[in-house]
Amino acid sequence: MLKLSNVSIAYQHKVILDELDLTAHKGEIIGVVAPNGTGKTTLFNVIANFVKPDKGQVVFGGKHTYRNEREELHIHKQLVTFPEQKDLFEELSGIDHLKLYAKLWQGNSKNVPMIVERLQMGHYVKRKVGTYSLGMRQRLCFAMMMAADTPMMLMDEVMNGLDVDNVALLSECLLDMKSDKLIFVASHLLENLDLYADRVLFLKDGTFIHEQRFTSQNERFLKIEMSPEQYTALKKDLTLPKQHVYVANHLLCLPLDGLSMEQQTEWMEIMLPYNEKVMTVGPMGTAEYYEMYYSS
Ligand SMILES: Nc1ncnc2c1ncn2[C@@H]1O[C@H](COP(=O)(O)OP(=O)(O)OP(=O)(O)O)[C@@H](O)[C@H]1O
Repeated sequence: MLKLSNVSIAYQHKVILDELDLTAHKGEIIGVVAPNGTGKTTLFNVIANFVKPDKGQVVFGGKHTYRNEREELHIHKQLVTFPEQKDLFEELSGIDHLKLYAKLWQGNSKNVPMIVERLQMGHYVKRKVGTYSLGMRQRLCFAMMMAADTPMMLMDEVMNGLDVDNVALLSECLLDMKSDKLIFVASHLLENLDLYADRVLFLKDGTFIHEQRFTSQNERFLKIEMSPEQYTALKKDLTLPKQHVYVANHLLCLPLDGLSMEQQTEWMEIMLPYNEKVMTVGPMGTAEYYEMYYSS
């Protein structure tokens, strides 16, 4: 459905995207993570043609690219980006915004009442946006994307400023919507991504340095909180498996796949004396990979 090939862009000689490739399909929610200022928004801007890459191509459905206005219009009918709060009209109501987005993309607003109910906005949606809190605005922006109901959605910092209940609500909505859509979510709420993303892409130095897929076959690790001193001492005492990772100077992850039950139990017994805080078994999550790639 979407293919980026060899996409590069630089601002004032600072390379932001560097020969980046990506293939993505309908039915996927793809998380994009990286520290502030790395290029997540730039990537979305390139996909939406808000900025032109210096090099490379963005192709939709195997044939559509931004080669002329007609093509751009066709692509933009299939794609909605997360509205920025500053672009909301303070004098209009939430319902006006929803109807606007629904009509622009769908030609009618028959789904708007269902969206208002799903996002529990009924008590405020008829008021002017100027009276909304940050979280209310954010929910409205999300609801506007739902109203557009396009096959592709680019969500930048969609959970910003939301309380725990609203993060959970929007996460559920993402899962409800995903079967017939391709949804990108750039987010700093790393553990939240593990709940709904099919894969998470880690952007660094202009390219994706890691892709974390969430499947039942994900590699399992024995994870032990451990100080750097303990880790150094441990390495002197015994040979750790070659594929182990020590994340951000605090978490040792030992791969368990391929080991017999006896071998797994043996490792747990060896690690018990080191387990000052906590020892768990499971796949590495987005937060752990993030620490691995970005903590200094
Ligand atoms: N129009 C522009 N002109 C010059 N530099 C820009 C422009 N847009 C973005 N940049 C620079 O490109 C880099 C990447 O910015 P971008 O907004 O894509 O990062 P991000 O990963 O989305 O960050 P955040 O998590 O803070 O939203 C930053 O250094 C930013 O200053």
